[in-house]
Amino acid sequence: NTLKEALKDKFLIGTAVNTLQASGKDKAGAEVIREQFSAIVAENCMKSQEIHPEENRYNFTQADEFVAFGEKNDQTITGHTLIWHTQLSRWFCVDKDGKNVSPEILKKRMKDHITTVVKRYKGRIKGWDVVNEAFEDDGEYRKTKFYEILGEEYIPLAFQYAHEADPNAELYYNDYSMALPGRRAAVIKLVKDLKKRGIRIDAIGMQGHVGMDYPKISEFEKSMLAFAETGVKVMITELDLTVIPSPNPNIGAEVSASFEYKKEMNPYPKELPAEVAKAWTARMNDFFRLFLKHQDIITRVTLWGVADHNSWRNDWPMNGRTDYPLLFDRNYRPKPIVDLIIKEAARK
Ligand SMILES: OC[C@H]1CNC[C@@H](O)[C@@H]1O[C@@H]1O[C@H](CO)[C@@H](O[C@@H]2O[C@H](CO)[C@@H](O[C@@H]3O[C@H](CO)[C@@H](O)[C@H](O)[C@H]3O)[C@H](O)[C@H]2O)[C@H](O)[C@H]1O
Repeated sequence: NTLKEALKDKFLIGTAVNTLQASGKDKAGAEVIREQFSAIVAENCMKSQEIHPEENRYNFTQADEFVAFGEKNDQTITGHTLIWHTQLSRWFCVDKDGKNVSPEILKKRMKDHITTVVKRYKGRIKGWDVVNEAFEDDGEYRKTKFYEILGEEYIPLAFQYAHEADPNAELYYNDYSMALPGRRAAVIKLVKDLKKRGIRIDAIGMQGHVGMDYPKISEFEKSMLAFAETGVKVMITELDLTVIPSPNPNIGAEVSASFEYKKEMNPYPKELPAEVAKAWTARMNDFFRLFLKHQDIITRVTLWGVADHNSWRNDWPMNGRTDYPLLFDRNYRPKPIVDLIIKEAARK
């Protein structure tokens, strides 16, 4: 009667873990993670800004604690993430005057970072999100510092460095809004190019930060099948389902600061109306039905957090909102969706 048990013959069921849970300070959270999930990923402590704050200084304290937590619970551990343009320490791509470093220096820094981090957890981490969010919605390369300095080559280099550091580790490309045709096509081309060059890639991670009306399940399914056709595994890596409106980024500062607008953007500060909760449960169940339908290609489904109060969605893009995007409530009690998923799994 747990997610882990019910899904053990289907796919890994995972969650993002924060430092309070991994350290055991959040006992209730740590207990639900141990009991319900067969896989974990660090929400923040393995990102370059957190783990490599200065060129000659690494901070492995929280990452070591996180990996030990997963091993104690006999869970499959994923490393997130080696090369990403966000939560990236400033020193990584620019010199003291703020100028882009040379391609040679960046290659050396990427190699040092990836080799040091991957080697430290060699044989303990099943797979790594080697590169995260490298494409725009339309499929164009995101103009990150990595791309500015090394062009498209920074991605194959990152995968090569990771493979050299731990030849047995699985290597993943991870991105969001993967149901969009432009990004879908770009990722398929990337996988084919890497494979043609004999560079190891094992899976594509579809983050799955979805809403009540986006994306269409049929478009999400199309991407899952298209990615599987390239011969790699497909994983859902950061699943959450928001029920609160997405603020319009083009709204003026005056309006966005207004009480009315804030109220509109935070419609359920206390609790979720029953009919909204029912619609949310049905939508999340539709996604899990899709994953169970394709359990032959889906090897892992990871939620981006355990309980609603853990979610980044409460503070993005506006701070202090109340969202309900995950499977457990703010008291770490399972929501009705948990029982539904367990029943669906028994049927499949
Ligand atoms: O944005 C959601 C997903 C999208 N895909 C990639 C995935 O990695 C990303 O996860 C989110 O990535 C976000 C950053 O982009 C994370 O948010 C950061 O989370 C960090 C750790 O808690 C925060 O850093 C802390 O900030 C505190 C005060 O601001 C400081 O006191 C702390 O020292 C600092 O660690 C950052 O401000 C905050 O921006 C979210 O927790 C995390 O859930």
